[in-house]
Amino acid sequence: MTKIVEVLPDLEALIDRALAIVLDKLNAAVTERGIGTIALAGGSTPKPLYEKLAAQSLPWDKIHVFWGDERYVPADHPDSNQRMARLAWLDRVEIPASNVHPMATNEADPAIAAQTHAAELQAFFQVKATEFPAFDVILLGIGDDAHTASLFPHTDALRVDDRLVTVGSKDGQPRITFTVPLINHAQTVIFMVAGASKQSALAQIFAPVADDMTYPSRLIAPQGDLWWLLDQSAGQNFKNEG
Ligand SMILES: O=C1O[C@H](COP(=O)(O)O)[C@@H](O)[C@H](O)[C@H]1O
Repeated sequence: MTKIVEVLPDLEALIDRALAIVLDKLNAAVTERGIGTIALAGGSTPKPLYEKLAAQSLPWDKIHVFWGDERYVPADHPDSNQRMARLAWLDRVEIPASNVHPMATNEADPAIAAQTHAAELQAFFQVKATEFPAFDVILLGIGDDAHTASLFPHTDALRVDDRLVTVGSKDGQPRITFTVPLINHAQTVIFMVAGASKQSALAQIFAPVADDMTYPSRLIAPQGDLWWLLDQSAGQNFKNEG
């Protein structure tokens, strides 16, 4: 793993840096393999990135978009991660519908939805049930509680290591989430972290010793590049490294 930490002056600079890395990695993947794969973060931080991606001229027919986690709400619900990315980006570009791979949230049992999405990933990447595919890019955020994707502190999802996708839990409400080993097989993981409310979580995530179950973002250590892009408010106690 190559870890790079960059503290950017503000959110706009952070988003511009993330955009540059995403474009570089997706274009390189398309050049090398004819296809680029990205998994999106939800929440509020990446929305301006998605709006900027909507203005780019990528080879959309060669880009495949997934989500790293999803709230267990209908696709048109205001909390839906899919909805946010569609409105900000995907509905505004000529990407084929078959290149967009949301997590379904309409099963009565979220475990079935997780299994279904895992099967879709296995079929798409042509991997066996025991293998983990390597996304070109996985975007992540963190919560004030140091969760990432829908891997929340002290939940069973943190220990799942035999599947691609599992059921997370926030305050007793189900979520669908990539597992730690799936995220860690990525070529590039980009954390985007903005705002002073993330300072104490970051301190624990970067601490030499702390409990991974309490601060789940500590579990992320991809085989490829790990980018931590922090705005000045979040990263005022950090220096650029890597
Ligand atoms: O619930 C979620 O929160 C995190 C962080 O969101 P933010 O609003 O603080 O940017 C996000 O990364 C995750 O995908 C989402 O489901």
